[in-house]
Amino acid sequence: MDCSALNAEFGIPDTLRFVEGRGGLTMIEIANPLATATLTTQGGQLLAYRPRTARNDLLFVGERAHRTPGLEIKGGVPICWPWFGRDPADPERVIHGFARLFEWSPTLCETCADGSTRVRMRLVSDARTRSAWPHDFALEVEIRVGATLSVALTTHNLDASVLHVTQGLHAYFRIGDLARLRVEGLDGCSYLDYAADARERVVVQAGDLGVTGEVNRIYESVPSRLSILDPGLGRRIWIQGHNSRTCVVWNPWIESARAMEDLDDDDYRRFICVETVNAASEVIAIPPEGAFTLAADYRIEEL
Ligand SMILES: O=P(O)(O)OC[C@H]1O[C@@H](O)[C@H](O)[C@@H](O)[C@@H]1O
Repeated sequence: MDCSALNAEFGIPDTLRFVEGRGGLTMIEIANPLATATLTTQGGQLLAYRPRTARNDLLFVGERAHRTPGLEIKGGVPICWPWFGRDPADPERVIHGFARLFEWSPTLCETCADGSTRVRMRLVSDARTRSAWPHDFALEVEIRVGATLSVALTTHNLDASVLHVTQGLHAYFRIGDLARLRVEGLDGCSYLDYAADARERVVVQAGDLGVTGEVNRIYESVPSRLSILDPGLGRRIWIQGHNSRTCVVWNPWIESARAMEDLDDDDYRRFICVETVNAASEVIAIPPEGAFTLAADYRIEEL
């Protein structure tokens, strides 16, 4: 994308600018009195967010993550859409849908009354998306960067038939100490276990979740508010989901991390994904002319 044209239309002096990043990706850099953040127009993806009061960034992006237009970027908050995980209609297709692989168009960048910065980007169906998924839609993400962070993903159905989607805000949270980490709020929720040796068993969570091996789970009927206690970075991350009853918790652990070309062998110690999703049995049906918004608010509490 042409950054000077984007800056002329959407730039905000001293606060928001478009720059060409590594590999030619178009980046949006935000620095306001409340926080800093980095987004890319590929996939409408947030890559970094740090409130001025926080010691560390909220998010993890691996050094080996792809920075090539058209390849998924492992880190930040990838948008998984219109299917989450494997496409039920064709398991051979790309995992987590195509939305994160395409260029999105900025439609709004503005400063809000409280000093936060709001960015909207859109992906609208065209010949390329129709060859991947034969439906008409407009997908919009709104990211608000302030003392807290909000990400809202809205699907507008422009098709003549009902759209069925699964989707997710696949947040990669930066962490300091995997051994002492706890995911809080899932006690009593049942989950489908997709870890390599688990064979999709259904299990009920007892107490908080600690990570002592590969974790790859879809939790069902989750409360809207979850948290991650990370004594390593001395903080708790609060996640407030909206319109989501399922949550994916993922850490690849040693072997799976080694097998991923876009992760360092040690990266599994540096992040945990706690994903606000509509997945498994939570398939969203959107009628013609209808819309559906999946959203999450994130807050860092320094301890
Ligand atoms: O596509 P990415 O960003 O590499 O993430 C892959 C992982 O995403 C998680 O959501 C899945 O539960 C894992 O099974 C999968 O391996």
